[in-house]
Amino acid sequence: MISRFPDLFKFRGVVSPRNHRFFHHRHPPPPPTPTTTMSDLRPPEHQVAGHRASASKLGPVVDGSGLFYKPLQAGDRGEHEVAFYEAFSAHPAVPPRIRDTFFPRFHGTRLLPTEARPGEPHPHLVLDDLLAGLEAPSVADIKIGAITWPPSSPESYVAKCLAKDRGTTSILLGFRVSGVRVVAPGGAVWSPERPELKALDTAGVRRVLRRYVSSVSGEGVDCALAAAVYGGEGGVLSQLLELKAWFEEQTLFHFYSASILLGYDANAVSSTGVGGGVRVKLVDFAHVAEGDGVIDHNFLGGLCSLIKFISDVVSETPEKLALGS
Ligand SMILES: O=P(O)(O)O[C@@H]1[C@@H](OP(=O)(O)O)[C@H](OP(=O)(O)O)[C@H](O)[C@H](OP(=O)(O)O)[C@H]1OP(=O)(O)O
Ligand SMILES: Nc1ncnc2c1ncn2[C@@H]1O[C@H](COP(=O)(O)OP(=O)(O)O)[C@@H](O)[C@H]1O
Repeated sequence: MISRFPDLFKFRGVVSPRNHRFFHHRHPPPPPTPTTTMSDLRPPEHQVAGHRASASKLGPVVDGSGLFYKPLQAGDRGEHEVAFYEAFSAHPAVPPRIRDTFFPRFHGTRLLPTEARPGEPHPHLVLDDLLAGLEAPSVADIKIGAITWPPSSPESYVAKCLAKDRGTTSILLGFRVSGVRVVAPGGAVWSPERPELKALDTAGVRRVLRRYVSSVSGEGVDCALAAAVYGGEGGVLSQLLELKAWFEEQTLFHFYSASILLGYDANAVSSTGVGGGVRVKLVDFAHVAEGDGVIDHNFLGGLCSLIKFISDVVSETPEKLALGS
């Protein structure tokens, strides 16, 4: 049967991973302007997980314009992620509301200079910066799914991912917290190191989800922001439920290893809600597979589990602790 939808992986394996001309041909990005130099670009201050830009490694950068530049990853992953964004952005069966609410807008690719590879501009995905406009972003990256590897992966990659899925809460809970930063009143930032997050058990995950909506310094937990951030109209829960309704139906894509990124402005929480809104977005599509008419039960299961954990935080939070009550 000929699919009437774009072939998500039509580009897979067609080009060598470092063949930058391919990207020029497919959708010519604006060439790097003479004014785009390394000094215009910096690693995002609020990045909580994933590969980070350094003198020796590629990682995302921002330039303060409201855009987020993610370097195409090695192997076929980078082009795979581009192919996903192209297919997803134009897909007639993706509801515009879902696309606009839960995904970063994709603006094509762009060659940019990098510190890690001087003199060799590297192609980057150009995305909306999901935290743009937030003065004091409190952010959480939650990797969804009990398994994080697409079934077509080579055995060595399956083994590597499976070890991480087993060693973290992924298999047990259907998700793991990959990164978190919480800004306390006064500006102090609480952001556990990666090994600490990887070692979390179920009780630890509950504590981090409570800490994410606490208005305290250090390790304290008061859940004072739970009602404003997690609950209510436009809060995390209602957005996750809307996302879940789509995942109960959509059979186009399977989102292995994708994360839900939560963000709110810690300086803008009040009894009436959160100024600038609470952001609930999906990121990281390097391992998306075609759905082939099958529900993404791996993502859906993890999403249901996350919803239950967050509902518990809201329902366990005494009324008197809810901000403004
Ligand atoms: O490259 P590594 O070994 O640091 O692993 C990356 C992970 O870092 P970790 O070491 O688990 O903190 C990294 O994990 P976080 O997002 O940082 O939790 C990702 O899983 C990344 O996979 P992807 O290709 O971006 O989806 C992982 O990359 P791959 O395993 O896919 O190469
Ligand atoms: N569009 C975006 N806007 C703002 N921050 C983002 C965006 N995409 C990703 N991030 C930040 O970068 C981190 C890593 O992104 P991700 O796409 O998962 O990269 P990787 O493939 O290296 O894991 C996320 O945890 C988040 O902090």
